[in-house]
Amino acid sequence: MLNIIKVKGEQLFNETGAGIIASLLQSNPRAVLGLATGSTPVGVYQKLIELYREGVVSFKQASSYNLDEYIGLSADHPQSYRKFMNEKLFNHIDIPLENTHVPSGTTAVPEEAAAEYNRLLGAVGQIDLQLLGLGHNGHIGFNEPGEELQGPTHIVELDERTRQANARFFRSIDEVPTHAITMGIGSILQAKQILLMAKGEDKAEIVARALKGPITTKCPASFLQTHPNVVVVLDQAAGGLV
Ligand SMILES: N[C@@H]1[C@@H](O)[C@H](O)[C@@H](COP(=O)(O)O)O[C@@H]1O
Repeated sequence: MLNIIKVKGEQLFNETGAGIIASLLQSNPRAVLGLATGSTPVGVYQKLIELYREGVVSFKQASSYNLDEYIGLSADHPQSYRKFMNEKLFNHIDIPLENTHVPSGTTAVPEEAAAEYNRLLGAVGQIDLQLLGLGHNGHIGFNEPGEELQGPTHIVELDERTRQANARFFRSIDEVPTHAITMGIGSILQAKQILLMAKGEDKAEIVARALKGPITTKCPASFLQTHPNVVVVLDQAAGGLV
């Protein structure tokens, strides 16, 4: 079931996302969080840091599992998702770093890193809340559109459009990795609750396809329609067509 919340302005967008995560932690301090990268959650993480500093929320007993990582980027590479998470959130809150998990992008055999992450996720049982952004082509995590989708964590070849979209964070497109490791659609849909967030007019069309269009592997996010508990937070521009 999709519960769509449209909000006005960046501040309310971030507050709404952070508020959902904070209230989960207040009722369940040991919550298992599924976290995402990309530009969409950055303001949400800033708000969570503020709430932590104000004493409203603590992450001391929480744990986290990130969706994805680039293949070939080490944890300390400026564009690695591990570095992103440390800088945008983990270094500023009280979550023990050993409770935070990001798939490894530098395991010699990437498929082994995927198998290891699946073992980890299997041991957790269920993620309490999975935060998601949305790619312009309908990807979630790095599950790219195609003829078929994979359930568990796996290695993907990145769509050219995805590489172009993410090139803004690198010196040139040649530096953008060609492959990534990502939680699969199956792992994502296993979460108790999903929080999908999108902002900006450039996301309006894909938001409509994901939420109201046919459920198809051509738009991986459309599978969210099959989940019993999805909260969608949109700003007015991204929500313009739904
Ligand atoms: N792998 C990430 C996704 O997890 C993210 O949701 C998406 C959208 O990014 P943004 O929030 O910057 O639009 O693209 C990236 O490639």
